[in-house]
Amino acid sequence: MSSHPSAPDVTRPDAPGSKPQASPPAAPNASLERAGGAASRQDGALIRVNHLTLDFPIFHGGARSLKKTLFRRARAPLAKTRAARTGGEVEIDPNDTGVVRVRALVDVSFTIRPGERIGLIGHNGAGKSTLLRALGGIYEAVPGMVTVKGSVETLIDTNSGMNRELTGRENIQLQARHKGLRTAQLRQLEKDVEAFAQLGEFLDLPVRLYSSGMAIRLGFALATAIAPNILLMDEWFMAGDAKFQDKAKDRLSAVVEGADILVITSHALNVLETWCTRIIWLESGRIRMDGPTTAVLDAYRAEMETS
Ligand SMILES: Nc1ncnc2c1ncn2[C@@H]1O[C@H](COP(=O)(O)OP(=O)(O)OP(=O)(O)O)[C@@H](O)[C@H]1O
Repeated sequence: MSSHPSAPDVTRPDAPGSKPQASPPAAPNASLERAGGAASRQDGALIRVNHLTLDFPIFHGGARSLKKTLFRRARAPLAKTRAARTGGEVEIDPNDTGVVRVRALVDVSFTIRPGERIGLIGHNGAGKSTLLRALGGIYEAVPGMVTVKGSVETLIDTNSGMNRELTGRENIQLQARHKGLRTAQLRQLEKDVEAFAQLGEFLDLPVRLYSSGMAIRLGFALATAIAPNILLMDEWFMAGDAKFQDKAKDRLSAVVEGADILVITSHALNVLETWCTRIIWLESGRIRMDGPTTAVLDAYRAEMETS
């Protein structure tokens, strides 16, 4: 599971007010493009990431002791072994000495074309979820850094796009309207989600009353009801009870096969082996390796064994 499967937006409970800041690209490029629903297979879905750097400024009470540690480290840098890596680089923002920042992504560039199934791997805090969120538009990048063409569906947070004060059914209707569905399509969507999520009378109760597993059922059923061009997925879908997982896997396989592009983050290497054609290995926010599934997973496993 991701370390923050239920975080609904850019802020974390442990870092109030913390919003990511994308740094300007090293080389300027095309402007930010998010053409939801526009691309057909003929047009070709596309993801292009161009020198993406993403920082989280940290403001919290413990920052003083943290700064002391950072100054000490700057004077006598410790050789940090790769095996010991957790999280992005923590440093004092050179442009604002009052602020400590976590560099979640550093100068990340790649292009994903139709037919590619990408797996994101790396240690805890390597930047996988942050990258997924940047691709999904949850974190806004500086124009030119992230170009996404095609309709995008994100299986990232169970609560994303969900109004917890509304009932499950009202949320279905809200999302249908957001997607521009006509009345007949809306009815079809409602029927499909109701049958798959099997929430019974809870579908007509506010989402805030749902357990996390129930919220996953609704979020998953909704997100997989309409096949997108591009599917961005965190490994949270592995949650839920065993019976739901089996159902979810079958439905997900169909959506994955139907999508032009898949990007999935997971620590389950066997899942990635089954679904992915290419793996991007992140390490402290940077791309360590990007290539065919077998080559990258072999290198990753070899590193895990020696570290
Ligand atoms: N909202 C936030 N505020 C502050 N720092 C954040 C926030 N979100 C992520 N980070 C930091 O960014 C870095 C990358 O985190 P991210 O969640 O992308 O890692 P990950 O590779 O998905 O990790 P995991 O495998 O543990 O889920 C970490 O150092 C994390 O502490």
